[in-house]
Amino acid sequence: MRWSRRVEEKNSKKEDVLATTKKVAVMGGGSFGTAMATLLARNKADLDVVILVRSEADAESINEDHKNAKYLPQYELPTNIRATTDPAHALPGSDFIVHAVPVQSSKAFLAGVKQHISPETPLLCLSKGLDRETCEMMSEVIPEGLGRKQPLAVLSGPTFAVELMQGLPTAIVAASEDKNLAWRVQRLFASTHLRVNTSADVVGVEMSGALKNVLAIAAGMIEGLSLGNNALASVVAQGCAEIRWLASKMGARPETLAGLSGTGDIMLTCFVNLSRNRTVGVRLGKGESLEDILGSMNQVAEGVATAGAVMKLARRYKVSLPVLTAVARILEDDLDPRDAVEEIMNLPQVPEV
Ligand SMILES: NC(=O)C1=CN([C@@H]2O[C@H](COP(=O)(O)OP(=O)(O)OC[C@H]3O[C@@H](n4cnc5c(N)ncnc54)[C@H](O)[C@@H]3O)[C@@H](O)[C@H]2O)C=CC1
Ligand SMILES: O=C(CO)COP(=O)(O)O
Repeated sequence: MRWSRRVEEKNSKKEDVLATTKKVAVMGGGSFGTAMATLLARNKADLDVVILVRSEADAESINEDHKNAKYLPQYELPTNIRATTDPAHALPGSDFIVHAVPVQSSKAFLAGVKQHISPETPLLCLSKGLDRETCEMMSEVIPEGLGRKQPLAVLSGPTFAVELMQGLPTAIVAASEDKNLAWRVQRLFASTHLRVNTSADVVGVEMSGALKNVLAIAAGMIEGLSLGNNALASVVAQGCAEIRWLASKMGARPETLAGLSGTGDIMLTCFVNLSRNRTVGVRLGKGESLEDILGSMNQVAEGVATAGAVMKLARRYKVSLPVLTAVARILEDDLDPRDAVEEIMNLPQVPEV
């Protein structure tokens, strides 16, 4: 990530993406789907932005009151955002379709709406996580759910929904194997409020976004156990190394892990109490049960399910991940948070790698 580097436009005749884009659909009317829909709608006043929501009440709140009453009630939505529960209404004719459904629901959801998605329409995935059962990344879940390959970009970075809604400066990575699609996504979303770096490292961007949520649960637990800042910094640094060890084995590039979707999002999510995943960790550290914590939340904490996939990947790639796997064991109720700390502190002393 080098914003200082001037990148000359090699081809000034490149498509004006925003000018040629007429309709964008967003699947998933939660906090992030709504936030990214809002950024798009603010970029172009006559852009038709349609959010596919689950309930008529959600649709009415957006269409009648221009608010997402369930997830972002304090924010006014642009009037060129509308909502529907009907995929046959939301999806056909879209120039881009944004995916913001939680990872564990995505495969079945996509199978249910695929007949309304043209094979040529680029899917832009915002969801961060790994399929708990198959360990698949979203770039694998999406073609599985649709039953076909689909033009795809994944977007990930330090991007709390509420700060996007406030128009606060933010940066994200748009990664795709299709360089031109990554560039088009950059042009679609970029504004004076949002910088969009392009990347070809889909694995690196996805694994960073997925594993940082698991690490955030660990960071929250340190806070919940009142173990101090030394411990917090040490656990996050160890977790960064574990993410690097696993993601590199899966083909991720080091510069990706050190960039916005890696270090950037790790710092945001591990150190800031706006994070749902970090909050789960804090409450676990304070002794609440996972059942009570999840039962009290109306939003997803993707790290909870992704932690189970990390356990399987650690075995598959034969890589030791003491912090990330401890989170999974704690979430499975196989390990107490305090015992996890003692276990990690008593591991053999090792060289820094
Ligand atoms: N909220 C944030 O600040 C950020 C969230 N993300 C990611 O965005 C993705 C979406 O998360 P949020 O919008 O934050 O979650 P959320 O919990 O705020 O909303 C989830 C949305 O998905 C819908 N949904 C759940 N199950 C569904 C199903 N089976 N079929 C259809 N819709 C379903 C819910 O009704 C809700 O509208 C997650 O992977 C998250 O990690 C990424 C960056 C920032
Ligand atoms: O991914 C996010 C910020 O980049 C949101 O984090 P949480 O899901 O932990 O709230």
